[in-house]
Amino acid sequence: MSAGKKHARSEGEEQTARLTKKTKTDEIPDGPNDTEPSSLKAEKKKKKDKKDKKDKKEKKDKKQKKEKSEEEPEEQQNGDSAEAESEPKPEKKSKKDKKKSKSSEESTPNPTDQNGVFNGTTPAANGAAQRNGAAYSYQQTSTLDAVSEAEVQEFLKKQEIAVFDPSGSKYRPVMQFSHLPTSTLLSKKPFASFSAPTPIQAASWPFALAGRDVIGIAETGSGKTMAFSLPCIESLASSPKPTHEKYDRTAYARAVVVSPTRELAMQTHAAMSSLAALVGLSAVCLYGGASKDDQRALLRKNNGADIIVATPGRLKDFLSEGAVSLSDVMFAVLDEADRMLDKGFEDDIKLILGSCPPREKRLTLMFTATWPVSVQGLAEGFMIDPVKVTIGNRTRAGGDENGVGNGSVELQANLRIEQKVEVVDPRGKEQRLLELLREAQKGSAKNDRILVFCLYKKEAVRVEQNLERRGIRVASIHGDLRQDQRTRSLEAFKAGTTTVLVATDVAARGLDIPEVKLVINVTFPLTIEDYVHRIGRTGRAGKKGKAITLFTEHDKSHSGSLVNILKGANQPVPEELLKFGTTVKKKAHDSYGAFFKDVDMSKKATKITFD
Ligand SMILES: Nc1ncnc2c1ncn2[C@@H]1O[C@H](COP(=O)(O)OP(=O)(O)OP(=O)(O)O)[C@@H](O)[C@H]1O
Repeated sequence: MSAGKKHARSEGEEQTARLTKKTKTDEIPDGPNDTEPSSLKAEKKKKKDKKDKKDKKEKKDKKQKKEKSEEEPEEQQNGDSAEAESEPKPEKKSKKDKKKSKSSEESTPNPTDQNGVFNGTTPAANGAAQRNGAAYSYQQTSTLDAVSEAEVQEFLKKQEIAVFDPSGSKYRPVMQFSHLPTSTLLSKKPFASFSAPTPIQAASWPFALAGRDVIGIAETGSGKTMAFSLPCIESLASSPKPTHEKYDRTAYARAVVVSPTRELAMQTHAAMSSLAALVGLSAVCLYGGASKDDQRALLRKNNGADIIVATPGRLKDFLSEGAVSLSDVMFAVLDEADRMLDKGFEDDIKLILGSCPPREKRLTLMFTATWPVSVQGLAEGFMIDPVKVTIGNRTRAGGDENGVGNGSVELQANLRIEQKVEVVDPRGKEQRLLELLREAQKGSAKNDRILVFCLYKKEAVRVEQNLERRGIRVASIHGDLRQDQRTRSLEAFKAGTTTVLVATDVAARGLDIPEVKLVINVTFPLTIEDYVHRIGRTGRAGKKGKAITLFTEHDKSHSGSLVNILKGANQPVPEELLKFGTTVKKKAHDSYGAFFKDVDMSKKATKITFD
């Protein structure tokens, strides 16, 4: 509780006490409580009974909610769910971070509490923003200055880039690596092997390098990891490291990246740590389901870590025991931001960002492929005048003819993925899956990698066993497996020793597995956003991909939003799917809130119309 709140409450309590006293003095003579008239006693008892009843009801509701969430499909339980069962998660914060969390973090955005550079009116076009001691001195290079405005506009249009900047600053996109100021990082791999920045990198790098908060929304597989990794590591490398007492064994991270699943945290860590090493920085990955002692040892070995990539539950554990402090953080990233901000993770994120310096003093970046309305307001409360960079034809919604959108975002699937929807009888799904796999792995395609998504953990187990019995090389990844089994399955699939991976939505977001040729949805996910993420495991880094979805009458509540996605990506819409209706329902879940996207049904596909 903040000091302010505590004060307010004690004042309120005092007032109640004063009122009670007044009533007492008005009605009865002074005296001890047991001399109170029976009417007052009865009134008190009534109040107490009412309170007890309320407490009991709250307890019961809490219990029911907990039981219900244990029955929920896998998607809502990923992240650190296994960890939650085995490791207590004290809510307590370390002393060091307690002070920090009293910052403005959880307050609603207030334009008057922002610092000079980011007050919504001052363009930050010359960089030099100061945040937590770090200077962000991005200056547009003369090479980029020399490019004609027409060429820049052509690029923005072609790549369907829209930038919405509330402070009105204008940075040109870095269309080539040579448009960026030279740096050690850029001269090395992987940048040296990429031919050009991807659109999300081109448009967001200048802002993040200049010290602006950024929300980056771009299709799956479009290079968002590097979009936040490069400015993060560049800014860390050019800022002095704060010093701490010699005997202090706390690991003070200067950047924190939070990911919704362990596998994604590990993958992001692998990418960032190799970049970080190029400039003498270190990164540690903290995730549930693995030994805390080992992770603690890693922190000690590196004498802390400049960058921590983590899943929320494990990070909270380390924070509460004081092994990690985020009080030096100058760069905070929420990867798969909409997932991190929905009801399942909201409290964890508040606690984690509340342990960092206040938003005025750090940079906050959020990247995602889907950006539902339900989390947008919440996101901006953690940031200072974020620049919103969106890629895709959805970006011009409500914007002007120059491609400058108004910040609203439509849900869109990766356009390089061929999407097919088959409406089937629910009882025939697994037989159809088998036929599809055999068809897809015929002849020379026998080693093609295929990702099969189920909704429930038990369903994934059953499907895997069925496929195994039919002689298919298959592994699985879901929350009922130990972390080492999950990791082994993923590695076997990446290496190609297993060609079919059956997964729940723990594998839906962010995983970058090269050469996944086909994604098959055996059961439709909980949300249309998850559908977009699932199919996004194919068609990555400019490649083509294919997704087949088995749709049954049980999924009919998703038909409208699926039709919209198919239309938006110029994909065929089967007649049988249209029969389920085209209304998009807005749904709010008891525990997870309104995670549905508001889709404008009056909108037609950009390139194709269906009659
Ligand atoms: N500039 C670039 N040129 C070519 N390839 C790139 C470039 N930047 C990143 N990549 C590659 O693109 C692939 C996909 O990138 P990444 O995993 O960051 O996608 P993403 O946008 O985060 O996807 P998702 O939304 O699924 O999380 C990676 O293999 C990465 O190495």
